[in-house]
Amino acid sequence: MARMPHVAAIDQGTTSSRCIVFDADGGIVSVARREHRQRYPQPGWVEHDAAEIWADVRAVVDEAVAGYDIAALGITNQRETTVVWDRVTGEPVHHAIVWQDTRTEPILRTLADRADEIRRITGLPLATYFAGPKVRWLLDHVDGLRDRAERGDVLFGTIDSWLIWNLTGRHVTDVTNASRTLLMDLRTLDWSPDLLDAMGVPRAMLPEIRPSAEVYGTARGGLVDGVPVAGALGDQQAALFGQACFQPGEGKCTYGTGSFLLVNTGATPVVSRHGLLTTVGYQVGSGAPAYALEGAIAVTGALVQWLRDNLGLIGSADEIEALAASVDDNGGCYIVPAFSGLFAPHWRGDARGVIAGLTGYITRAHVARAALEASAWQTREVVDAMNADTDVALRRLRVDGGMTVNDLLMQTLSDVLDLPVVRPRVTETTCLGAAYAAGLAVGFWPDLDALRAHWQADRDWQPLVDKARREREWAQWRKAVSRTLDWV
Ligand SMILES: Nc1ncnc2c1ncn2[C@@H]1O[C@H](COP(=O)(O)OP(=O)(O)O)[C@@H](O)[C@H]1O
Ligand SMILES: O=P(O)(O)OC[C@H](O)CO
Repeated sequence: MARMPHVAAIDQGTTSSRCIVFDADGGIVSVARREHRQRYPQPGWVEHDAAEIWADVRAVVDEAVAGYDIAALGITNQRETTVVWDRVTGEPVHHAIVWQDTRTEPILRTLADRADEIRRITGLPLATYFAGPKVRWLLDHVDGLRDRAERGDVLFGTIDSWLIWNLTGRHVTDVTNASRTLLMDLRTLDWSPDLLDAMGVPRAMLPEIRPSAEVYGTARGGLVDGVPVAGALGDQQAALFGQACFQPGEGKCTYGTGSFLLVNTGATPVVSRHGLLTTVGYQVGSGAPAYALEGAIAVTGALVQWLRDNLGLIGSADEIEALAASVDDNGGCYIVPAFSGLFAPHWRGDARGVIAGLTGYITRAHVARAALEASAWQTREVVDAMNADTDVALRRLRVDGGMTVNDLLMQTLSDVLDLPVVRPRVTETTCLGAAYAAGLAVGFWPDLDALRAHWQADRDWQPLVDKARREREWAQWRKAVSRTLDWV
């Protein structure tokens, strides 16, 4: 009997690498996952070993696809994380600098007088988050690297590019990932010569920018040998795509290590006046791109990990729900996890985390509750900014990601936002979005309408708290945020 074809996607995330195989209805048939090591060489610095990541990806792909006939392979990835490697040997010249890393603050200060122009071209504020300044740091700090880069002997890529190069030998990046570098012109969808000059990054080391859904090349080696590598999107854009947010005004928030709320704004970029990012949502083939506004929050699930790993308050992430539910409220305690400064809508690299409102009454349960609420309050900050920037008010929030198994968090979110929150049946929307892109590129799925038909709700939550309580606590949260500023 002929085997039914499937589509596979790699999700190379901040903490782990996954590969998931999907059937023609977008259902999950196989999953493999590996965690990689986080390296913190100095306070504020975060690194990954790109060679370890590639080895993990190879392993999870072979584990997940064994026994399946794979029509196409898609890639989605932690964005902004920066790799530079030798064109001949494929050896990374340094550990990858991760998106959360703040070491490029001094580089940004030298560009401060061009911040408005840079925002106009790229849609992004000057922040340590993005890839361009990380490349510049490597060029400044790795011996002889600038000369090698100018000769084209070393290559730069975000993780999508690193994986596609290893899989197919082609040096390309997709447009959603490129839009996170501070080097791409949002309107031309190409590298901006002015910004390459300003950032001091040689053109010779950069990948070619391609659409999110097209055949980039053919995978070599392992069980996917010969399979077309046919889609790539940054993980948050992939989740937008996987949640079928194809119409302007449709949006989602993904709750993982950090949280990222993206709303599709259609064919023209909307430049934010309230601290949101303008980014490319996706581009299918040579069609027009769909742009998105994004509220990027650096720390949400990472705070739960920190309570587990650094404080030992819980033994595993899922223990936080019962602990937080053992008290009725936060007892007046607020945690603002500004571990990498504050991202949207504040963009304050000088902020550091606080636990505010401590009294003798506060127990570990209140701290756990405050940690969950921090995700909800930070979401409210970006939803308010989104409402201020656009006419399209969100009527409900689609959610996904590892934290959304937490029903208490989902209810809190609905209470804090005063909006219905809806979780889809397939919460692995990041991988699903990359699979969709790859499947579209090879004709496995015909069009966006076919993909939209797959989306199904699992559960939704309605707001339950009264307005007076919501607004009282919101005022306390904002006061706690003000305490994080001007710290470094
Ligand atoms: N039950 C839970 N409640 C709250 N947070 C959780 C729960 N389970 C996992 N998490 C958090 O979710 C994150 C993992 O989600 P995931 O989507 O896999 O993240 P990423 O893609 O960023 O690696 C971790 O930061 C973890 O602390
Ligand atoms: O790997 P995640 O899910 O933490 O996502 C990271 C984001 O892409 C950073 O911009």
